[in-house]
This record gives sequence, C-alpha cells and structure tokens, in this order.
Amino acid sequence: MSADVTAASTSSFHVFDTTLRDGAQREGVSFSVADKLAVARLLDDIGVGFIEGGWPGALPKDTEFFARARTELKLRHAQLVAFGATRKAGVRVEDDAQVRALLDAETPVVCLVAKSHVRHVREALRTTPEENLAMVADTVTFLVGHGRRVFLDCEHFFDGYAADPDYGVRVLETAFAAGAEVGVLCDTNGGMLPMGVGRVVADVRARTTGTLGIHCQDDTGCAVANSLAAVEAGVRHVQGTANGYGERAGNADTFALIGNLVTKMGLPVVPAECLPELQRVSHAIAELANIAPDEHQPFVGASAFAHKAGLHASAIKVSPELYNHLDPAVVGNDMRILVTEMAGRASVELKGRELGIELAGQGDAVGRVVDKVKVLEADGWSFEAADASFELLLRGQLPDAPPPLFELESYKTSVEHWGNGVVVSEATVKVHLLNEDGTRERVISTGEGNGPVNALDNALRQALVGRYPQLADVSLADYKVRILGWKGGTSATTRVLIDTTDGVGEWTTVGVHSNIVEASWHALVDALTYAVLHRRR
Ligand SMILES: CC(=O)SCCNC(=O)CCNC(=O)[C@H](O)C(C)(C)COP(=O)(O)OP(=O)(O)OC[C@H]1O[C@@H](n2cnc3c(N)ncnc32)[C@H](O)[C@@H]1OP(=O)(O)O
Ligand SMILES: CC(=O)C(=O)O
Repeated sequence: MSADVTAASTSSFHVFDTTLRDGAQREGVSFSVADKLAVARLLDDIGVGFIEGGWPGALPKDTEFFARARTELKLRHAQLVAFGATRKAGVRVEDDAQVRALLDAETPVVCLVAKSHVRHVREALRTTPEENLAMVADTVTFLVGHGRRVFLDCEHFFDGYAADPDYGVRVLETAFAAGAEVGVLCDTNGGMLPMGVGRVVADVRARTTGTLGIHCQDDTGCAVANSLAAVEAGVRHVQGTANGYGERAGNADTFALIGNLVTKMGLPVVPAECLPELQRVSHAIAELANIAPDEHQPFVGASAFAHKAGLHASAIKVSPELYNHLDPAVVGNDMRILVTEMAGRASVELKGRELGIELAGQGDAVGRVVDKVKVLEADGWSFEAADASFELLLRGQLPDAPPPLFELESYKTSVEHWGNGVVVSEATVKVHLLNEDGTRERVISTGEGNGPVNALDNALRQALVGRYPQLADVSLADYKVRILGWKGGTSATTRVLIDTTDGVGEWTTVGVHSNIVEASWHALVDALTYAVLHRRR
C-alpha cells in the first residue's frame, strides 16, 4: 500500500453510497418511498459518509423521498445527497427546472453528473465542448452559491480520457474552480481493468489540484478491484451500492468496498462499531429490494465463511485463521462447517462443536458419521442445508442417543379430486408410543390437508401431541423438492427439505426417496423429533 493511502484519515475519506439512485437503476428493482427511507436508515447504520437519495425533479418518487426525509430521516453518520445533471445547454442555470429541484430537495450535498468525454458532448448533448464547460461552471457556482457542497460525477471519464485526456482535466479544473469539492472519475460503461484505472488516476492526480473520487460499474466484473486500484492511486472518495445493485451488471459493492478498505487497506473509513453491521444491513436491503441475498457474496454472504472440504476443516480445528481471510465476526458474519461427502473427521468434530455436542473420546462414532454421510450423499441425501437432520444422525451414533419418538406401524395417504374441481387429501398414521413402564400404546390418527404431505403432517402431529405437547406450537415454514437424476418417465429420486418453526427458531430437515411422500415423511419425522429433543433439553 502506498504512503498516500495510509496517510488518508477517516474524515478526509468519503464512502458514498448510491443504492437509492444508481442501485435503483438495476433491472427489476423498484423501491417505494417507504423502502427508500428504510434503505437510507440501514445505510446510515454502516457508517457511510454520504447517501445519494435519488434525482429530485426527474422522478416524482425521489422528490417525495427528499420531502419526507426532511422530517422522517434522522441520520447519525451520513449526509443526504441529491443527484442531478448540469444545466441544459443554452439554458440559464437559474431557469433550469431540474437544477431548481436540486435546491428544493434541501440536502446539504448535491452530486451533479456532467459529460467529460468530447464525443458525448457533441453527440449526446449536441453542444460544444466550451458550452459543456460553461454548464459545469454555472451549475456548480449556482449550487455552491446557495450553500450546497457539490460533488461532480464525470460521466465516461476513462473512455473520454483515452480519446482526449486534456478535455477530462479541463472539466475537473472547471468544476474545482467553481467550488466543487470532489471530481468523481466515472467508469460509466464499466469496461476498465484495475491496471488502467490506476494509471489514469495517477496521471490525473499529477495534472489536477482537487480531491478525486471513483465510481465504477461492474461490466468487467472488476468494479471493486477498479475502485481499490483508484484508492491506491490516490482517490479519496469511493462510490458504491449495496450488494453491487446497479445499471446492467451493477456497481462496486459497498460492503466489499468497506470490508476491503478497512480490513485490507487499513483505512478506517467507517466508525469501528459499524463494521459488524455489514451482514445484517446487506441482507435487510436485499429484502427491501426483493432480491434473494447472494449467499456467495464476499464478506457478507451466508457462505462467505462456510467450509466444506475436509482438509480445510482439519486445519481450522487447529486455528480458524488458517482457512479464513478474516475473522467473520468483524463484519457480522459467522463461520460454518458443512458436513457433506467431502467431510472428514475434523469436519464432524467442528460441526459437533458448532451444535454444542461434546465429541471428546467419541472417535469411533465420529468415524461412523463420516462414513454414513458419504454413503447417504452418494444416494442423494444432502446435509449441508439440513443441520437438524445432521444433528439427529450424529446423536444417533452416540452412547446417549435419544430414543425414537414412536415406532411406525403404517401410514396411508390419499388424494381425491371431486367432480367440482376440489382436491382434498387425507392421511392416516398408525404408530406405537413407548410408555415409561415399557408397555406400548397404539395410536391411530387421521388428518386432512391441501396435499398428501400436509395431511400426513397433520395426522402425525395429532398422533404425537398428547405425548409431546410442545409439538402444538410447531409448524411447517417451507417445503422444497428437488428431483435428482431422472431415470426416465416419472421414476427419479426426490429430495425434500422442510423448514420447521416453533415461533422462536427455525430448523431444516431432509428426506430422500424415489417416492415423494416417503421422502417427505423422513423429513417430517426428523422435524418433529428435533423439536421434541430441543424442547426437552
Ligand atoms: C450514468 C448515469 O447513470 S446518470 C443517471 C441516469 N439516470 C436517469 O436517467 C434516470 C432519471 N432520468 C429521467 O427521469 C429522465 O431521463 C430525465 C427526467 C432526466 C430527462 O428526461 P427528458 O427530458 O425526457 O430527456 P431524455 O431522457 O430523453 O434525455 C436526456 C436529456 O438530458 C440531457 N443531458 C444528458 N446528460 C446531461 C448532462 N450531464 N447535463 C445536462 N444535460 C444532460 C440530454 O442531452 C437530453 O437532452 P434533450 O432532452 O435536450 O435531448
Ligand atoms: C454517474 C454514473 O452513475 C456513471 O457515470 O456511471
């Protein structure tokens, strides 16, 4: 890392988040005003310095957002930023309605987008390079004159610099002379690589006097790397979006930027107490954007510190740092050990520790679990997403293995399609419960449901709830089916995953069989057994 980088202090370094403006440009994302307020609060929790809220005057929703933000948003760390373009060509700045709307947003900061590529000036703006400079100067002067801090996003800066480096520098110098605080070099088409970004930033730094920033789109998959290269070369303002949401392939991911800047480059760009908020905020914003969180997202993904290979686990047993680039707790994440066909003894021992099961002196049992998992996974079972089934399998190999809840005599399900289009399912289960005096009680129970599995679940729960009253609070939360290896026709192996909840916690169980009802039965029995086991403990 260069001396320049280490010299940067938190206060002189900006992390600028544009989820609510550029992030909202992602296909499929449409934040309501209430969503935008919630996202802003979440971004404030991670300590970013600036939150770009949208383009007032262009989108009615954004105009309303800024109006409501004045009374409803109390930010602890961030300053709110309104985004907009420089005045139109040939229009007086004070007569430009969109520039006026930027003032009406009443934010302390305005981020203006300006053309910095001569070809764009001539072909997209259809004006002259000199008029574009006047548009920059007038708009910055006007907003600064009205007490706003102004940042200037120089659109297509890198492509423009390749074509005509002097013009890009003139745009920056014009903005700085008019009072802009930061000139942001934008890789708008996202086609740059880190080496090129580093070279251009270093060159521009040598030719300009003001503070430089970076805004990278992710079209080469290098947005974060490009941003870090720019920091290394001397920018002091970095723009990103939550989870990398943005136009086309997206933007630099704010969470990866913060994670890298703080933990790899030694720049305390957010308050220390905010760093462990990264994972929570990432997932909460994904919810608001209605996008499933990316499990493999660096730093914050659920799998970012999940270890599957047995060799990794054996080293982690000695010291977690041996296979983690960072202590996951630093960014609010957790390490997880996955027990699969790739597991070894160490994987099972670590998983046992994670589940609170003492395995000291249980070498044989651990070995049996490793062998059993390998055999079962070869038949289509998968325990990496079904911790509760794995726990039952593990406990089943220990000397104090919990007894089964019941012995199955039989179960039967039916599906009836009535002539009027109504489809009803019914299930009957016959089970034997063991009494404390060693005698057995035979219970027969029938349940109805909207499908055979639902009916079976109701019948089994009803058969057991007298003996295990805790099952009254337990319900099925999710049900997933995956067909494995079609063998032709409808003959295939079915894997069922069931998520169950008791209103406090949630656990996942698995069942595999060529018959979907039997696969579901295995997962259901594990789900209820796990509930009873944990309530008892
Ligand atoms: C790189 C980026 O992502 S920048 C952010 C882009 N975000 C968006 O475009 C989302 C919001 N946009 C909108 O709601 C609309 O496009 C508006 C309201 C801004 C403009 O709508 P319209 O007036 O119908 O114009 P339209 O979208 O067709 O074209 C954009 C106009 O802005 C002009 N323009 C583009 N960039 C700039 C600039 N930096 N400074 C001044 N004017 C600009 C164009 O020349 C064009 O002008 P024209 O209408 O005289 O041809
Ligand atoms: C400003 C912006 O979003 C860009 O140039 O990509």
